Amino acid sequence: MSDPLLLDGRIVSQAMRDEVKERTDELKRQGHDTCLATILVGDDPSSATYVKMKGKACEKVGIESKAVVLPADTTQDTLMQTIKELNEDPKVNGILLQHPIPSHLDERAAFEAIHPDKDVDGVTSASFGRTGLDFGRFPSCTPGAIISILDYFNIELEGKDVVVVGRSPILGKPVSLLLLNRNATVTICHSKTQALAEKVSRADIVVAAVGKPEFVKGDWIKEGAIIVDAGYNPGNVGDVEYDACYKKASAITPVPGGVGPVTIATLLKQTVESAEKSAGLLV
Ligand SMILES: Nc1nc(=O)c2c([nH]1)NC[C@@H]1CN(c3ccc(C(=O)N[C@@H](CCC(=O)O)C(=O)O)cc3)C=[N+]21
Repeated sequence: MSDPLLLDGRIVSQAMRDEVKERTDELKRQGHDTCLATILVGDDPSSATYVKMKGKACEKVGIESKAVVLPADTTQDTLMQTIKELNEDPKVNGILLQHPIPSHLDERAAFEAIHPDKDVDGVTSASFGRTGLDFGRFPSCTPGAIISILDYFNIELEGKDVVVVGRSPILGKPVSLLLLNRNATVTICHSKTQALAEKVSRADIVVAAVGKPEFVKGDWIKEGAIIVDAGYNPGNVGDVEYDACYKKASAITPVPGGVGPVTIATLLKQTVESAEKSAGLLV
């Protein structure tokens, strides 16, 4: 087979960032700043890196970032109070609580405390419900990014057999809903799925979202399938066995340079959208 089309996330991300910059500039002309608050709990080095990357990305497109760092032994009360203050701060347009947080804390309760209008990261049950109903904002960022990549490269979803491997609350489950909303036929596979390889081998499009390095094998893939790798394992290794999958695919996202950069661009886009809404430019 000929080489697959590389679904280059850096190109998609740049196009999205350029648009965000124009929108923050327009808001500024009208006297409105745009601000994203990030909350990092504890000292996990890769979470700290991601939060730093998000802060830098904000700066480049004219979004102010307000970084809140809480120690690893933070109490649930302190975390909830922090979120409450950011909900009430009129300068803050979006709130991102970096996942995962230390295990003594209740992450779901913390996510739920984020006001849905400021949930630019799409982690609340309100956002999840809206994603499912295809109504209002905001989908979680990585699922939104996956759809943006497929759209950018004009990949048709209607009627396609899509297999999503993984069912996490902010990735596998919501991306399945977004794909369903686009009239794909979606199969969601997970750790208890039987005959996984056989199911994946029927897919026109495979979305790998398991969080296990090189979990999806090349010999599971149908010749000519499209592969989206949403994995971000240590060492920049994705969730698919890249070289073997590359040989089978008609299109594939690389890691790095695929879904990751578009995830950040989606966060920026959703933040400016929230700012436009509070400035009265959107309903
Ligand atoms: N509440 C929450 N929302 C998230 O969206 C969220 C999160 N928690 N926790 C962690 C994951 C991870 N994540 C990534 C974002 C960008 C890259 C990215 O841009 N990666 C670069 C490589 C970066 C490098 O060089 O290390 C790339 O793929 O090209 C990766 C991973 C967002 N996450």
